[in-house]
Amino acid sequence: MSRIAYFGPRGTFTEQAARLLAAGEELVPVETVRLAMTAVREGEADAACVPIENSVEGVVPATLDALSEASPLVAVAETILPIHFSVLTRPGTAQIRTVASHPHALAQVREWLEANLPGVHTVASSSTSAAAVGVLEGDFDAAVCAPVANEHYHLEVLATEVADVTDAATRFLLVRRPGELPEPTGADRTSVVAAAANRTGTLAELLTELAGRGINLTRLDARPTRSNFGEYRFFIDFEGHVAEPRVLDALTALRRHCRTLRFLGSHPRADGTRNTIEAGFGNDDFVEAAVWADAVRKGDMA
Ligand SMILES: O=C(O)C(=O)C[C@]1(C(=O)O)C=C[C@@H](O)C=C1
Repeated sequence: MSRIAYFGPRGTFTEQAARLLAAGEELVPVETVRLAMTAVREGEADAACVPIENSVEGVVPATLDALSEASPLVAVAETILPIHFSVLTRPGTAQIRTVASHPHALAQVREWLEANLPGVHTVASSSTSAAAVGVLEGDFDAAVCAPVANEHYHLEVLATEVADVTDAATRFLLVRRPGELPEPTGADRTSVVAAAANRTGTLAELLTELAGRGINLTRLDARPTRSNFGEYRFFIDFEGHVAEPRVLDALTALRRHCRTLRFLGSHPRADGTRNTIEAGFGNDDFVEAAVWADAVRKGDMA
């Protein structure tokens, strides 16, 4: 049985995601996203399940930062969960003055809180289930949680299905130490983090290399390098798998433009969206062109 570290404590949305991505494996809650990945880097866990992006609040910065530091990890699978919250209190709470949750969660229930608990004081917690633990221990009056939280904490349910945006969703990754990659499926996502040289046009150059190979982007985020003010790392997700000639060709080109380029994995997309392949940009086109160029090089142009 594999050991899977997940962003905890028990009862997070990430636990729900880990149950799907690593069914039947030993699931181990870890206090922060970064420590979940450290457990994998240090060999204490075989993989980590972490949130990467939410359809309302965008990326999870802690995940991006932890993916770009220390030794490389690669994403081997993903899942997307619909996000509806439960609001939990201690039994017998007469008045709710404080509500705690993960900042991503609070941002997704702002309107609900204004309408249903006006004037309540919101407190950021390290995760949604850490807020539930805080309620249990008397630190806050209510927590905005994943429905699964109450399997563990047995609090009073004030509301369920809470979400300002009804079809909100979060994407989660399963990351491992580099090794064998999942097979390409035709509906894949490849991720890299690029530290480009700080000069005019480098981001445009990176994007042009992808566009010039007909590769569709699925996400682009920037995070500060933390060393030089104004310098950024670019997190780029795009369609396709590194086993495809056109994607490998693009990665090789990206490498030339970057001080460092970290490969973060190729894996099947949870939404099943097939890779976009425009005319002239298929893998066969890349293979045929390479065969032709090789013949030219060898003087064998018959
Ligand atoms: O705190 C949790 O339950 C998490 O799994 C984290 C997280 C996030 O980082 O976005 C996951 C889904 C929700 O959008 C709110 C919080």
